[in-house]
Amino acid sequence: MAELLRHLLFVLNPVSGDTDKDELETTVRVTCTEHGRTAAFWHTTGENDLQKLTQHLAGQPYDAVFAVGGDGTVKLVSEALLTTNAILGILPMGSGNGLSKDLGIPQDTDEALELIWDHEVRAIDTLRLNGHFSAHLADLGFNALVVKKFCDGDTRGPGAYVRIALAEYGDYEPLCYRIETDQETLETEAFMLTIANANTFGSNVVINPNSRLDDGQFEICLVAPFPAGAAPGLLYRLYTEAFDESDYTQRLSCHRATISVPGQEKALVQVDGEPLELELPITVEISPQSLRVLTPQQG
Ligand SMILES: Nc1ncnc2c1ncn2[C@@H]1O[C@H](COP(=O)(O)OP(=O)(O)OP(=O)(O)O)[C@@H](O)[C@H]1O
Repeated sequence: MAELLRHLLFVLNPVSGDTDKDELETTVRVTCTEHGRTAAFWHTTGENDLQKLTQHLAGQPYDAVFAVGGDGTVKLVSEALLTTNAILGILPMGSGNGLSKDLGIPQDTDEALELIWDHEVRAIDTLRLNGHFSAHLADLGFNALVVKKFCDGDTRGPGAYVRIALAEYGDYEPLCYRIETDQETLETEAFMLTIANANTFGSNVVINPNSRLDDGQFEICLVAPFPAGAAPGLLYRLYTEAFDESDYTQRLSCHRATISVPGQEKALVQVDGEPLELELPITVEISPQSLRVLTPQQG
């Protein structure tokens, strides 16, 4: 059932998705006023945003806080909301918007705004990797390297990501990972290792098909090193929700995991699109149904 959300905050990332958001505040304000809601705005700066937003939220009784940006902005707002009673809303405005797609949130702004008065509230799981918050997907290996180079570069958008991936693929040396979960232990070489609370990357690659965001467990999705000739078949499966049908893939479901790389003390990890260098081993913990999100009504 829909909750009455009167006081709304919109956390706006001015640079996400390389889109101009000048008109957006007016659109949001007008829509909210027409429906008897108040809208406040808070702009991210890229510097200490989590600390500043957490402080701002502590003094304000917002009913819902919308992340207006991409997955990085959703991560920021989600983490800041953990200490409040407010519900997360998402206006997808990034280059990928993975979590919003997994939740079935409309990508069109006007339709996404309708969730203010016509919605279902879902409580979803969240993860911590050595204490770092993740609501969507985190990984080690090839994709983490590409995300790091993408973030270090000054060109955004899917084209830049593909260019970097193609340039890095030839020289990439896969690592060996030791994975201990509450279910099993595995030591294996991998091209990439994804720690998945959700299903789909912003690029529409479905790394973790048919898994739920609120089932109290997460998946470790492994892509083994593969010859260049196998790339088209593998990519086809990744884009058609057929991850498990490749000879190069494997998935583990668990409630807790520790990941190490024998011989290494640190690893590059991307967490919801943000590159981080984490100490090894990495401990992954889940907080079941810890984040309330506005989603479209089901059925
Ligand atoms: N005012 C700002 N100036 C520069 N960088 C900013 C600013 N506000 C936020 N950022 C940076 O934006 C990044 C988050 O962007 P976000 O993920 O929301 O969009 P995106 O990268 O375009 O989309 P997606 O993650 O969906 O591909 C963070 O690294 C954050 O530090």
